[in-house]
Amino acid sequence: MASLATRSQQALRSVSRRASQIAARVSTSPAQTATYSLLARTAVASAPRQPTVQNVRGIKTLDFAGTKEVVYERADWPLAKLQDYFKNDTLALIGYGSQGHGQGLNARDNGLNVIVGVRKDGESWRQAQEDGWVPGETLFPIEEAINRGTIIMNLLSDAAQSQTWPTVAPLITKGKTLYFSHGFSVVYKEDTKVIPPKDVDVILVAPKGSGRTVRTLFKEGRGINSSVAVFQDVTGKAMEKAVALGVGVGSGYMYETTFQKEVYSDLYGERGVLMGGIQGMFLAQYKVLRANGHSPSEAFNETVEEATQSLFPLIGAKGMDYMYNACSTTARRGALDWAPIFEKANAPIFEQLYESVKNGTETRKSLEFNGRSTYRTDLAKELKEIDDQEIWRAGKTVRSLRPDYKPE
Ligand SMILES: NC(=O)C1=CN([C@@H]2O[C@H](COP(=O)(O)OP(=O)(O)OC[C@H]3O[C@@H](n4cnc5c(N)ncnc54)[C@H](OP(=O)(O)O)[C@@H]3O)[C@@H](O)[C@H]2O)C=CC1
Ligand SMILES: CC[C@](O)(C(C)=O)C(=O)O
Ligand SMILES: [Mg+2]
Ligand SMILES: [Mg+2]
Repeated sequence: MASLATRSQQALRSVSRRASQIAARVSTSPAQTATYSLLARTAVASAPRQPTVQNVRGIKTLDFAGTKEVVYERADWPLAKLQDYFKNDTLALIGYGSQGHGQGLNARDNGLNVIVGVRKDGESWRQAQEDGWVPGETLFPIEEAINRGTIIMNLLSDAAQSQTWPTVAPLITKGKTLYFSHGFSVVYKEDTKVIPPKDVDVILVAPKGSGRTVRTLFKEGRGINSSVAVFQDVTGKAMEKAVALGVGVGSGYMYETTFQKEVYSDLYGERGVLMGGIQGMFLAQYKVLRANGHSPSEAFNETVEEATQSLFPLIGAKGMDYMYNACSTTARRGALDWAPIFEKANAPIFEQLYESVKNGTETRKSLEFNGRSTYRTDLAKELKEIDDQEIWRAGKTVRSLRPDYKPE
């Protein structure tokens, strides 16, 4: 356990050293060196254009395209300091879905005292045991885990947070800390009825990525970007605690926000470009290719495989213009012409989506659907329908030809 964390620290130090070497080649001022170090450790491969670091220790105010924002970093929380900070705490992680898995295992590997609370004999109980949580020692029914914990990390599904609140709320006693990974429950309180007790700190660490990625990035010695926020600060230490927990669960950099901004942007993004939007775009493009006589493999390769295996990673590494420059002048000309057309066509849909998030429509739909006792099978049925679509069946064969293919 400790060795993994030590390896993480070593990896960070090595990237920092590399960053200093790069900085030495391209600049001479200490501020620039610090800037390069910070960005390199975020694994941004390209040289920054002109970011500015206001403070080089502790909180950093960085210039994001002309707007100054606060960022916290893992480097300020070496493992020994982190473990000392939480030496008297028990992190009671309630719920063991994607985030419970990622955050729980990372915090455990960081040497923190973590227990898991889920309903007994459900799917999560089984999965938690598979990951080495032991009934009666580190795995408990929800209420018992909350009673044993000092920091209550509510990682139940957002619908379940609302459903269980009447039994959970009285257990969140003075001195405990209430932690969420989404602003959902407290922001939409009219619908969820989640109103935290007045005498506890209420904080948020929302990893900006799947719990699976929270885990893999941690194991690679990197860290996920997370949003951090404070809803209620009783002790005066709420933000510090949020940042320390963010590090504990595997964040590399933490961006300050509010509960409301986090939940609005998150619900919007996942329904938009991150999931719903991209799924719709892929399918629409694929169907037109098929309707015009292209084979399934050609339609899939030109729509999904090239996007995920070649072009999107280029955007991720060094930005949109870098991806453009890596493509033919023919492609560049055409894509530059069509981008504004897509933007114009999509803008009203994004406006409609944001409004639906803001007025609580998305929240109410989620509470109703995911609050059903059949939520797992109902979701699985719809996902099976996607899996059965020709585009994704074709994709399986395309992926099976990859040299590193492992049966799915
Ligand atoms: N998934 C992700 O990567 C991200 C999630 N988040 C946020 O993190 C939180 C957790 O999300 P995620 O990890 O995806 O978990 P899920 O939304 O998949 O929720 C799963 C957990 O909720 C439990 N649960 C569901 N219904 C009930 C119920 N009625 N009573 C008791 N337990 C129930 C499940 O237990 P059981 O197996 O017994 O049904 C399981 O442990 C949410 O606030 C989410 O918005 C934030 C960032 C990314
Ligand atoms: C994009 C989906 C997400 O918001 C996430 C992985 O960040 C979620 O709720 O799972
Ligand atoms: Mg989300
Ligand atoms: Mg998200």
